[in-house]
Amino acid sequence: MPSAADAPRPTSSAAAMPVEARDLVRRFGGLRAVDGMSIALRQGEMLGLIGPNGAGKTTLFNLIAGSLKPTSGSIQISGEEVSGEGPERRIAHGLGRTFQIPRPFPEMTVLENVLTGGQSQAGEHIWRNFLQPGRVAAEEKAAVDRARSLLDFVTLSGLEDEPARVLSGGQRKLLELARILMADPETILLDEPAAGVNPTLLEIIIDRVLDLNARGKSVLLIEHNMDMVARLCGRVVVMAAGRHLAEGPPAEVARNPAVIEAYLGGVAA
Ligand SMILES: Nc1ncnc2c1ncn2[C@@H]1O[C@H](COP(=O)(O)OP(=O)(O)OP(=O)(O)O)[C@@H](O)[C@H]1O
Repeated sequence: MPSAADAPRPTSSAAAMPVEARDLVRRFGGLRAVDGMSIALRQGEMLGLIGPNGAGKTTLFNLIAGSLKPTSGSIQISGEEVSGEGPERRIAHGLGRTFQIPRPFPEMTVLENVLTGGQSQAGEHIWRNFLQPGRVAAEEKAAVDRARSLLDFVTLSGLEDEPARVLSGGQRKLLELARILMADPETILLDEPAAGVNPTLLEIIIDRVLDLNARGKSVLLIEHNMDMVARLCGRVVVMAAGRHLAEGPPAEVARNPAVIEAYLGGVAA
């Protein structure tokens, strides 16, 4: 099992939200995929982000994770304004993100794929190989040990020497979770972890996400599987047509007439 005891990252304020986005807009040509959306993920919370297909959920994730720049609006990670920065800075601020369809390096082994999630290893700076070879070797061993413990955590230990191309869709989601955990994120964005996953692996994913949350990780989850959302999240934000439509406990939003109408196609894009 991975250690949760790594050094905490500095934050600008003890009370800062892990993620706070305000008035975000993202246009694609004439389409406002995200249209004035605000959302806040609280410390230690598991927050569900739901909404019909095309509501703008993945675009919002891409804005928060830095793979897309907002047309306007602000994004703070642990109190730091990051809306002008790229994804690497978000990782440095303690943000980890998975994708709806994980794309591991297919010919690399499962263990090597996990190692690609490591940050700030001395071996990344070639000159240190000459100046501090002992330190590089020690860091490499620590990284491999950590990757192995994360593979154990996601139940893929037996596959560490296999090429990633042999993994099923659900195993790729577990591999991706292990890879982002290498950087020890404090905040995790999960994009549809249940999609295309068989029931056995889905139970493992749910169990591991609960475990991470119990160890203090804040989680923002996009998911269409409402059973999973209800099991994981105390609060859900509903998006429709790029906007915030409703929020509340899962059972409450599920019977909200505006939410039901949006899922039935009643909200014009
Ligand atoms: N790169 C892009 N270029 C143009 N339009 C885009 C782009 N990415 C997303 N869109 C459009 O933005 C809108 C929101 O898409 P998005 O993928 O964010 O929705 P979603 O809520 O994640 O949907 P789903 O639940 O189906 O994954 C859609 O109309 C989509 O076609």
